[in-house]
Amino acid sequence: MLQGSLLDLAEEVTVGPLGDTVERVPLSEGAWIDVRRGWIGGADLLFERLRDGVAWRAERRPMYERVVDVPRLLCHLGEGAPAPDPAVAEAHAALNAHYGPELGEPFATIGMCLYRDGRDSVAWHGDTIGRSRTEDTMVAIVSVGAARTLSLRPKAGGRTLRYDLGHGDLLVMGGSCQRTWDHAVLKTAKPCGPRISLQFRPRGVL
Ligand SMILES: O=C(O)CCC(=O)C(=O)O
Ligand SMILES: [Fe+2]
Repeated sequence: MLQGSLLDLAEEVTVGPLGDTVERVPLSEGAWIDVRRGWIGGADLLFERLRDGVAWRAERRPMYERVVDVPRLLCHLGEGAPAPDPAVAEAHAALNAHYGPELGEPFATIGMCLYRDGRDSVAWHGDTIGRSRTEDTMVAIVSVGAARTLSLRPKAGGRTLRYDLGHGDLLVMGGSCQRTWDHAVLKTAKPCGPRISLQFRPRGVL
């Protein structure tokens, strides 16, 4: 709490412009990412509202012969579910206004992850359950709270890209990125604070 308020004295959450503030980075094989640093103003305040207001769930999943804890807390909002915060509704609308023409459809669902500390993580994967297994699409990730590293690497092998994302940053994975690249938030031994990511996806992309 104290650390959050020292880092960011904002008393309200604001959604900045997109337009030409977004930097596109072409990747191999028709994949690309867009990066917009500090898109959400007062992001530490939004972090606190989401941390305290969202119905976070701990999940367990079968893994080989065992059932293991998923190393992060989750909440998934299906199409039409109310946004967890007015600022999230505003960000959702702004993403649809900016990306709608290029994407050809709206972002429909919001997945949320809470990484409590450096032991929480998501392993290497592409979001390939659903249409994204065969079609180009976009997944937009908004990060609030402390920065964690999102790593990206081509499935075919090659150099890993790393983006430290937190404090209101936006990163959008587009084109073939889910099919041809993998991404991960790897565990870290470095002390780090909690981070929440919001993933906006079109219908049928998981
Ligand atoms: O937290 C992130 O930035 C990535 C989350 C992710 O890759 C996923 O939920 O599919
Ligand atoms: Fe993912």
